[in-house]
Amino acid sequence: MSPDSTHITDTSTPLLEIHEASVLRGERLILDQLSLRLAIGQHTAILGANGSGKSTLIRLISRQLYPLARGDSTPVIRVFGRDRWSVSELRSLIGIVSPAMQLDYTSDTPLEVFDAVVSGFFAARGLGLNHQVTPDMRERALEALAHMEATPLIGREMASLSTGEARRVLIARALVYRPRALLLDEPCAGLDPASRRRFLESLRQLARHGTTLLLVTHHVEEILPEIDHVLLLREGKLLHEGSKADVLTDAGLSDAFGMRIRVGRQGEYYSADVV
Ligand SMILES: Nc1ncnc2c1ncn2[C@@H]1O[C@H](COP(=O)(O)OP(=O)(O)OP(=O)(O)O)[C@@H](O)[C@H]1O
Repeated sequence: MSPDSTHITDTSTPLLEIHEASVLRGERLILDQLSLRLAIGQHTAILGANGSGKSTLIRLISRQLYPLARGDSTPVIRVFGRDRWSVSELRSLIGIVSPAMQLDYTSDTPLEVFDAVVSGFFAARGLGLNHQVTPDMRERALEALAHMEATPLIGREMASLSTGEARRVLIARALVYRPRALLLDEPCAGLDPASRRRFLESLRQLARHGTTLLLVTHHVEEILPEIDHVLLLREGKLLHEGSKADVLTDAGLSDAFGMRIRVGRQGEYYSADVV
């Protein structure tokens, strides 16, 4: 699926800029002056141990959490150069799929697969009487489902799908906006090794066709060959940032996970073992 270039034409604008973001929950600083700058097309993995701040970073980007105000007027977060955007504008720039969302969409409240995808246009969970699905929306929803190899699931209830099937449908829902980037939180959680590999291959297709991928994970094994930029988080701080070869080292990962880790290679993918 080629990205819709009508809303952003200047590819020199960074996809995401975060400038010294700090987030306080209760008494604790759970993101501590975190700064990063990701370019359009810079497929990136954000890696860190449990509790390192990955979900907090996603909530910050999706505006479910706000950073501490800064003393000066510098914006803390810019998406495609903008520091103000509505939720629907954000969806057309960065599609976000998280485990929390999957839990919501696969709950027992009835929701058919095609409706789950096409209702993405209305930022709603399913279609209501006031939602007018146009032929273009229908076509885009079908195209997104086909892209995620989820067409055969049309007609099924979301609650009846396997973890991997439901995730493919939710990514299709995010794709109806033809976002420039996809931010996927733990995209392979709950998948068996074969499903994981098949799923990663469909993500590779997206990456090759112009969608910038931001993958948040604990697992080095999920870093696609197309991803060459890695951020390592530890205790709410950016510990290392750089190319895969520079960041995915025994020392770097041991530092991030607080245990001795040996990094290996399996074909185009990396692996990591505790030693
Ligand atoms: N509402 C909250 N109040 C207090 N502390 C919180 C709150 N939410 C998160 N935290 C703490 O912030 C830290 C970072 O949490 P976060 O969920 O961002 O980590 P994570 O890297 O996504 O972890 P995981 O890999 O386990 O999902 C953790 O220590 C967590 O306990």
